Amino acid sequence: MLCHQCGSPVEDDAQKCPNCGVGLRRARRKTKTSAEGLRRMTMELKALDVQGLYFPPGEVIAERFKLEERIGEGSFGQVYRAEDTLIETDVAIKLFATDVLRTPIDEERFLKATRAARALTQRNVVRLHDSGVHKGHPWVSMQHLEGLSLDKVLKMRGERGQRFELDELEPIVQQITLALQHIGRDYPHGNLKPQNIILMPDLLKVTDTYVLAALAPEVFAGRADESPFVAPELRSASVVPDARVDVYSVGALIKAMVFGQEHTPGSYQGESPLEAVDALVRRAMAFDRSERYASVEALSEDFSTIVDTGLRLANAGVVSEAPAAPPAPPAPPVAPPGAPGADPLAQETAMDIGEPLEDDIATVEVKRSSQKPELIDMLPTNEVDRDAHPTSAKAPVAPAPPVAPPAEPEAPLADDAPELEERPPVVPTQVAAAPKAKTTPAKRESKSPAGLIAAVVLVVVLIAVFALNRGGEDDAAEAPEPVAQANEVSEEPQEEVASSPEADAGADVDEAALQAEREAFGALLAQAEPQTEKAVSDATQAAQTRAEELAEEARAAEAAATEAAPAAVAQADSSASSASAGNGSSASQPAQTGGATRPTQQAPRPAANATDCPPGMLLVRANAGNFCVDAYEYPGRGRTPKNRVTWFEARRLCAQDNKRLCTMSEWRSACGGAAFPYGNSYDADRCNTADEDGFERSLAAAGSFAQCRSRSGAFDMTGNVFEWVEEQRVAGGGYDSESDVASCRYSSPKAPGSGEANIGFRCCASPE
Ligand SMILES: Nc1ncnc2c1ncn2[C@@H]1O[C@H](COP(=O)(O)OP(=O)(O)OP(=O)(O)O)[C@@H](O)[C@H]1O
Repeated sequence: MLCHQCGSPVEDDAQKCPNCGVGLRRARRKTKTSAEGLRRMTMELKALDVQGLYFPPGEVIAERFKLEERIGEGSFGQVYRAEDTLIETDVAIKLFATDVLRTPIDEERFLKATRAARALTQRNVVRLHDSGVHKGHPWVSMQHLEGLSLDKVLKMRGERGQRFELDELEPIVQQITLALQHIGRDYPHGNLKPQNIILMPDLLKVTDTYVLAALAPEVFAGRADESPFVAPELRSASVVPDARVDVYSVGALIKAMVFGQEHTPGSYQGESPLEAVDALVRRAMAFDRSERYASVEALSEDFSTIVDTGLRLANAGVVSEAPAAPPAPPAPPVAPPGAPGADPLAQETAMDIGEPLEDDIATVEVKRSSQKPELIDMLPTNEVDRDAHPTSAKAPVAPAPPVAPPAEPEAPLADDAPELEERPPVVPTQVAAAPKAKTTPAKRESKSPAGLIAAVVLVVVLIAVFALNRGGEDDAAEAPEPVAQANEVSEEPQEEVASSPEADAGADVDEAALQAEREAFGALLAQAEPQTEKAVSDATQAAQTRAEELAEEARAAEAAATEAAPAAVAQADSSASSASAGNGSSASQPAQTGGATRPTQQAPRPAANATDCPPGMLLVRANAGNFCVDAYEYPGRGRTPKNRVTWFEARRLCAQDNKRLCTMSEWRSACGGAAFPYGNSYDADRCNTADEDGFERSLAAAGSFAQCRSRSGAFDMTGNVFEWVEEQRVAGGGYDSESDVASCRYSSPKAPGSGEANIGFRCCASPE
């Protein structure tokens, strides 16, 4: 043998190298010992692992699924990774304990429920493939997810003393809601807990959707562990479960993510939004289910309102035992699952969703200056997700053609109108700095003492302004008759929509920070679990794509800035003076500083409180200033929206009517504070979007989908045509979009010269 130190030949039994003197025997013995120890430990671990297995690796189920290693184990059974030998792909197999099937009736129930669950195809629900019984063990096969369970993420964060931020929680709650909505058509989930929520960089999936339905109530009740996430009534076989079991679980999940597992709901004292979340959790987790939210949608909507506005809701979390609070009205009766009237939307009352306290409205200004959604990009609305699922989002993302000559307007209005001299293009407020810009400084500012004092002053001033403006008006939560004249609508009370100058001007700067968040989340996953490598690389890929988009956008903005510079400089004074006069419309106008452009976010303007809108426009009150928005897509009610319109042409046509394109922030405000104009629950039939089966509809006359109306009164904010906004983005989705795009939260950068069949616009204006 050779000396490991100097390579000299040595005798096998030599204790030292004759050349360099290194101790050979000791070194050899040590290596041997550690290798043996490792081998022994591995054997022991394997034996241990195999010990508790229902079946050893290699067992074939249904002549098709070859079991590999166990992924995990819960109160009902074990989950294995397996190979589907038929199609040579990985699947997950959940094998239940034998005693969950006591009689043939139990078996029939299991097979029937799992067969029904195979029809669940919503993207936030783990897809079930097959089911059966193998040697007494009921089983299901399902897609194998390369993700990380929420349980693991919670543990990982818990070890570091970290909690979820509200912003990153929102997409999680929303996607859980979407999943529950889908499965809840037949039965509630009932077993929703962190182990059954699998996170991937751009998507979340819920597992075990069928278990409650598949097992006899006594079996479920007997095995429903003491999990703090399972509603207490499910431990009794005599209680018929309804949607409120999931309300409880979602409340418990929010509690765990925001406050930690040990937190007692209702005991938090601190920042207003967290206090509101605590109250919401308390209501959701009320022992008596009649005191809970009636539906997960209602809870989710309340939660989004808190996150979006930073408000303490008037009645979130009001439960009857709270001595100081007025008694909570009984939750509306919940129809049994599957029964007519079980539609969760139907249960969404104003009381359920809670209404913002008027005197909290002004806090929006401060709250919204902080960075907006982070894991929001796990939502179906996000761009990463679109990249990952190109077929599901029919966004107008065709490569930008060269600037085409404007198409002939279809509307006589536009045809007849005299050509106006084109204004120098307003440079998008955000994009020049987007790739580097981070809004975190704004976040820090909002937490500084000076910021807080300023916020308090602002709150007081804005409360006063708001109270004056609102007078004795009623809340507009109930949608008025859709046929109401638009200019009459402008007299109606309008929803106060969260907004801030920072958010207005920096809406898309946020995109850059979102980007970083995506990557951060990807990195988080990578640290936690090697098996998520693929998922992380997908996320990184998507992030790179998005970064390229942003860079492209920045280049376009720079070019526009160069072009616009001379004229813009000439206009600088008037822009500045109109900004200081509190003109709400100037929120998006860039301030000129020696030829460089930047948003005016440094100088918050007093809220404009003018209220007179031109005919056909609706008044929207926002903290950044009131503004008017067209009630219908251009050219107006009952007309086919002008489509195939470029951004340049859309601006010109608005200018012809003494209007302007809406800013991104205004557009979002007009769309309302929820995910969709009508709330947080998607309804494929409410707006002119792709239908329930994903098939595209066609362009429809503006306003013909009478229920597609936002709280501000605007029709077709989602669906029909994507709408141009000032920032050279398109928003809201078209007749071919699904829930991920036909949303108030969706927007996409778009080359200003491109006009497509599903792109149109509406105008905004400043009230007099
Ligand atoms: N389709 C899947 N792909 C990947 N991992 C999965 C899949 N289904 C479940 N798992 C993981 O397997 C583990 C065990 O799941 P299981 O459903 O048995 O646990 P549980 O939900 O804690 O218990 P139970 O549902 O029996 O009460 C969990 O960590 C879960 O995240």
